[in-house]
This record gives sequence, structure tokens and C-alpha cells, in this order.
Amino acid sequence: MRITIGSDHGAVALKEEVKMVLKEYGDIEVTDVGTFGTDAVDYPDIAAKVCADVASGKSDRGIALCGTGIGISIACNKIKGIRCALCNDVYSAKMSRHHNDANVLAMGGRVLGFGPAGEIVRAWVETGFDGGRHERRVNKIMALEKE
Ligand SMILES: O=C(CO)[C@H](O)[C@H](O)[C@H](O)COP(=O)(O)O
Repeated sequence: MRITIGSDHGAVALKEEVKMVLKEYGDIEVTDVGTFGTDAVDYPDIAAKVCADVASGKSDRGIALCGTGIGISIACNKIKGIRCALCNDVYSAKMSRHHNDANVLAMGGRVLGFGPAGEIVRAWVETGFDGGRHERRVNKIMALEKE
């Protein structure tokens, strides 16, 4: 699996933790689009970089982080082809894959402690899409982009 990850200044530490969790799998190729320091950056710019890779197929999935996860998830969901789920708990992370086939995970660096973030990422990476009735609904979500 190929994953592009990015964060604003509010989640740089969380980004490093998530990268360590992804590295444990051994077969996940991670692209980090920044930011790399504590200087303030604008989360829509990071959302655009993460989602460009997912929408183009360069990466299979994306992980987008900001202080709360809210701003960056809103921005990601403006981009065609993206289904971004803000998940600050494990259950939501699993359901975002089972039911919504979410291709971008958003989390908040000022919301989550270190342990919970790792559990959320593992759940999201390892959970598949259920299809069936959920495929019909996801197709309807994607059709909304064309209206
Ligand atoms: O978008 C957000 C809130 O919904 C994120 O938490 C941002 O990281 C936050 O707005 C950045 O705020 P800052 O005061 O510029 O650090």
C-alpha cells in the first residue's frame, strides 16, 4: 500500500508518530508532503498535496493532520475523488473503511494522545470496504461531485 501523509504545524509530532506506526508494517510506502517544522502553514495547502497524490493514483490512500483534524478534513473533501473521514477514535476509523471506503484519514494533533493515534491508524489501514449496500451509497456520494 502507498500512503501520502501531511500535516500543518498543529500536528507535526503526530505525523512522526503515524509514520513510525506505518513503518512497522514493512510494506507500506510512505510519502511525506510536510510540513516539517513548527512554522505556521495553512492546512488547505497540505490537504491539496495529500489529496493530489490520492486522486491521481500515485498513492492508494492519504493521511491528513491538523490541530483538530477538522479544517484539513473539510479541505480534503472539496477535492474530487476524495472521501476524507475525521476519526479521533478507533470505531469511527473502522466504520469509515467498512461503510464509507474512506480514502483519506484525518486526525487532530491537538486532540489525540500518542497511543490512541496509533490504534486509529492501524484500524484504518487494516480494515476493508464492505461493499454491498454501502457501495450504492458511496456511489451516490461520488455522484454528488458531478452536480
Ligand atoms: O483547522 C483547524 C481547526 O479546525 C486546525 O486545528 C488548525 O491546525 C488550526 O486552525 C491552526 O491554528 P493556529 O492558531 O494557526 O495554530
